[in-house]
Amino acid sequence: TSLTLEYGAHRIGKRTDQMMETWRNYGLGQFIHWGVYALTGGHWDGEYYSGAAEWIRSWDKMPKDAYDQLYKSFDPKNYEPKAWAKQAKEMGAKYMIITTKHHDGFSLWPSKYTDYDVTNSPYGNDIIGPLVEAYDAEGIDVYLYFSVMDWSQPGYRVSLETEEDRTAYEDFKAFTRNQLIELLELYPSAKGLWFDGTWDEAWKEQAVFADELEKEMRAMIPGLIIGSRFRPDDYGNRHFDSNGDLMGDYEQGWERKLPNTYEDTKGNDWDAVMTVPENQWGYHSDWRGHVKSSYELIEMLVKSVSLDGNFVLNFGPDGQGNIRSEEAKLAKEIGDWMKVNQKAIYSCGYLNWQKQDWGYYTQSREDGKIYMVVFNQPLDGKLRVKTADKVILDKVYPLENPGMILTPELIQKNEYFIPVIMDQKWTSPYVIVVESSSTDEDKNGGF
Ligand SMILES: C[C@@H]1N[C@@H](c2cn(-c3ccccc3)nn2)[C@H](O)[C@@H]1O
Repeated sequence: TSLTLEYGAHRIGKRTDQMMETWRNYGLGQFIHWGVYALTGGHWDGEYYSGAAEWIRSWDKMPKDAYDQLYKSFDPKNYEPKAWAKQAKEMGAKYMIITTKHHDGFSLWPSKYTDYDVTNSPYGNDIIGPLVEAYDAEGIDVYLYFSVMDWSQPGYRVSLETEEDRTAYEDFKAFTRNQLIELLELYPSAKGLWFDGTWDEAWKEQAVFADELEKEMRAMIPGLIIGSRFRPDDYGNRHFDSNGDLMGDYEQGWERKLPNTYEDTKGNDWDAVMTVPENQWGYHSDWRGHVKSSYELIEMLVKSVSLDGNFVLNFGPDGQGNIRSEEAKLAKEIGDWMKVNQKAIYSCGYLNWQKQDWGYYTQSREDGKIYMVVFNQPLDGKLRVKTADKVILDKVYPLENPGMILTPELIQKNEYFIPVIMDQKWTSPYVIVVESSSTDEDKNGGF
């Protein structure tokens, strides 16, 4: 039985409009976490902060008033939005999500509703506007990250225990709405909002307010894309309402992790947002522990696309507006791979053939071409392929060398070995293209 919900999912199933089709076909995105936390580099008073750098204000060794004065030193001399956008273009990102305001409440745009914004820093100018323009100019769609949780706001509450809490929170709700309307008025080319900081009990009681605000924002920019992490339903559930139906336009729950199977995705649209180190979004000058390679990140990208999702890689510029060398190197390496293999990524998604050990299948939503993205080449050079029922393999060839036709060896019904080129020394993941057709009878013969 399902509950009657006023404020649960307003749509069952995927959005099919053009803006969502475009979103679904991005494949690769760039996250940018930037703010006054970048000035600390994850350290304070010479001490190393082992948490996520953008959370340093919550560290017991970080005096709150010292953090809250940092904006008076925010003057990023090396901020070059055009260079950032060019780098993202080279990497092959089709969209970018920028932190307009993180949990600390520092607003990177000139906000009428708070003095804790760039206009009151030495930098003085709008950070967001030039970034939106630069990315729009490169043809990369812009999405605005907004943290509802705002430690700088007197009305912010984790939970609503007293009448005073409730009165204060009404002011906070009005402030939150004002800033969001302001952002959409200032940056109407934004294609969506990426919400964060909505896990507090106080916010989870705001089903009515959040629903009205979401409707108001969607009316301002038709087709606006908002994920599952904004609205709580009648019972305070986000992501999936109390009947298990997806809230918002796509599932926004894959943070520093990926689904493993198509079943894990529940057949929804989704994005995965990923850090380069284990857990640093804002700039930390001392990355400890495992730092992901471009090989690992390319595999995560391909795995995401193979399961009908988008993969969003995070960049954390430093306090002066520099992109750190590790991130610049990853952008270049991923971009080099994308230049050769992008057909297996853009406008591609899930294919219902049985997953094999050598890697991932993706299928173009435009022409139906199937891509085998090989990460683990079998030592005998034979890629096992188990097609869906009644599928004929018409033409198989390496994406990099369409003239080299590969001849599948039939193992049994709907199962083949594709011989890959052994003399060609593959040093990075490569793509085999499969052009196939379906038949209404069993042409493979049987055993
Ligand atoms: C996209 C990422 N979401 C923010 C985050 C994650 N978390 C969090 C908090 C408690 C448990 C698990 C995750 N808190 N803030 C990170 O700071 C970054 O912005």
